[in-house]
Amino acid sequence: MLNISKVSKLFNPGTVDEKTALIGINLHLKPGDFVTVIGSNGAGKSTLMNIISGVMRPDAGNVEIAGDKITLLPEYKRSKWIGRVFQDPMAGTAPRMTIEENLAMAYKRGKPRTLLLGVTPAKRAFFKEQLSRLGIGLENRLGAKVGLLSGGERQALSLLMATYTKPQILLLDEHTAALDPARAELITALTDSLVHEMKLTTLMVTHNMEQAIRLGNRLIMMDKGRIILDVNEQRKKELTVAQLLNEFEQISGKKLADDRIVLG
Ligand SMILES: Nc1ncnc2c1ncn2[C@@H]1O[C@H](COP(=O)(O)OP(=O)(O)OP(=O)(O)O)[C@@H](O)[C@H]1O
Repeated sequence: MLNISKVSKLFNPGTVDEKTALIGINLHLKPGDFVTVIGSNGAGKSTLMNIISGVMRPDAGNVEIAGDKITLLPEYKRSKWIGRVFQDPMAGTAPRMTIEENLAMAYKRGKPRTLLLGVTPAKRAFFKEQLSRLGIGLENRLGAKVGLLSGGERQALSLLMATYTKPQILLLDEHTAALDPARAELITALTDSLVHEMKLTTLMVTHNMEQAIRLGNRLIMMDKGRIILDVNEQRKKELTVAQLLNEFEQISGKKLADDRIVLG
């Protein structure tokens, strides 16, 4: 489903600010894979997500989604294949628009302009049904401005909007990190059920080690622009946070330096 081969990225080459973000990354995701991504600060996790979503181009290598080479395709042209939720609850939604208007916008993504109709009663009923899946009462607040929602409510809405059109790839970029523990857990549970229900191929960056082990069917660990550990489903089931941290130390020769780390 997602095929990343030999992807490298260097920032500010030839200057004192030169930074190697990714070095020859190879990553292949099968349809329905749910992969959690952890790593030290500056390991290249966000750069990898930005290259997949088309925010930036790699210096070398290729990105393919469902067999299509998309390496050079601009972000807006690949948005119909990719859903993304960011850490910042303000990032995924339009605050001055209502819940209903935001959903209508997400619904139109990747569709021909001839289908750009307003919110019909049938669509409203569909939106309500979708929102009720979140289980937080947003289905009764269709006309509320999104800017008035709490961070957790906005992330739930962002998640729904990102998965609405059943993207080929779902990118979750520390999407629970800015929430308090109870809300983070709610969004985590929602994520897990949406990903499984819709069989979405998902890449999730997290600083929560327990979550990285518990969710998904594969875990990758990054350091200094490389994937240094790739844990399969079976091994992940038996893995503990202590073992994971120990493994990082063994491979990289240093402790995991992550200023936002949550152990569980
Ligand atoms: N736009 C940019 N310009 C220059 N350097 C950058 C840019 N984006 C990232 N970098 C550098 O590339 C490296 C990888 O950064 P990236 O943000 O991908 O890491 P990360 O794993 O997401 O880190 P963190 O967990 O701290 O958010 C770092 O050294 C970073 O300073």
